[in-house]
Amino acid sequence: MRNLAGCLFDTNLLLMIADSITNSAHILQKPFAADCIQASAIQLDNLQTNMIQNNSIENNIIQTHIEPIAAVQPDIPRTTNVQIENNFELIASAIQTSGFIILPGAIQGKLYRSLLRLKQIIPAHEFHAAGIGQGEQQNINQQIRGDEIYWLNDNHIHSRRWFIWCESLRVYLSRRLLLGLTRFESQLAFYSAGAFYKKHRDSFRGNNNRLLTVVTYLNEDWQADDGGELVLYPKTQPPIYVPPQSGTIAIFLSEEMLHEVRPTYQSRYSVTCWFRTDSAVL
Ligand SMILES: O=C(O)CCC(=O)C(=O)O
Ligand SMILES: [Fe+2]
Repeated sequence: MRNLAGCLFDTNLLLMIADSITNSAHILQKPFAADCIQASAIQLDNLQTNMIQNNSIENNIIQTHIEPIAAVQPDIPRTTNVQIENNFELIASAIQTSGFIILPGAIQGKLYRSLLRLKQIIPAHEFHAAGIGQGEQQNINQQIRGDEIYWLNDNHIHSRRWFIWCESLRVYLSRRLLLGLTRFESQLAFYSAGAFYKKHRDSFRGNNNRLLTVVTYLNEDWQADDGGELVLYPKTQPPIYVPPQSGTIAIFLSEEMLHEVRPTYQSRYSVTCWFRTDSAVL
């Protein structure tokens, strides 16, 4: 039985956000600044080569992504609240219009380094085989998913940065799209070579409490032949292949979006955050 309570967001973090613009300003430090245009363009190229032919979808993703990059002035020393809100607005409008968005290179700076540290400091024995289903019905089936997971909480400096970012996004999206997002839970997942996660949805049948999935990746120098792509299957569009390259974020509606993780040929780390609409499990 996983400990959801350990993943709950507490009011202290809300206060931290409110109290400290300095703290929140680094959350999305220069996420779309000029120095990441190049990297993003390369990642988008990779994305394109891996995608099934459909120019309109590819253009859609690229357009949605490139616009705000070009709009940011390179000499702005650090991310302002306005910039953070612009990026959150980009996510909100994409979720509203298409139910998903892929943002290569979106997680950078201190936030990204904190997530990398987390991956390094959590000992292997603290990860456990991921289950399928929920609560009592949860069981482990390696034919469906082979990853190992570690539930995150906010009691470490490195996870706290991520939790602040997730909480800021939760508050923004919930208000902007009237989603009633009450809380989130987050896990670090490790896929060893050969592991995969077959097609699934993140919201369990008869229980639509997980509304939005946010996944980011911690895999530097991911190569096209390393496998491990996240594949999204939008209902009305061809599949979208997302290489699990460092800093990429994929956001989609948990109940709607069928998706899978293709077999990986390298160690693969992802951090997932689910925004929920139910109240806390105590
Ligand atoms: O790691 C990923 O790309 C997605 C993982 C996933 O779908 C899940 O944990 O539900
Ligand atoms: Fe999933």
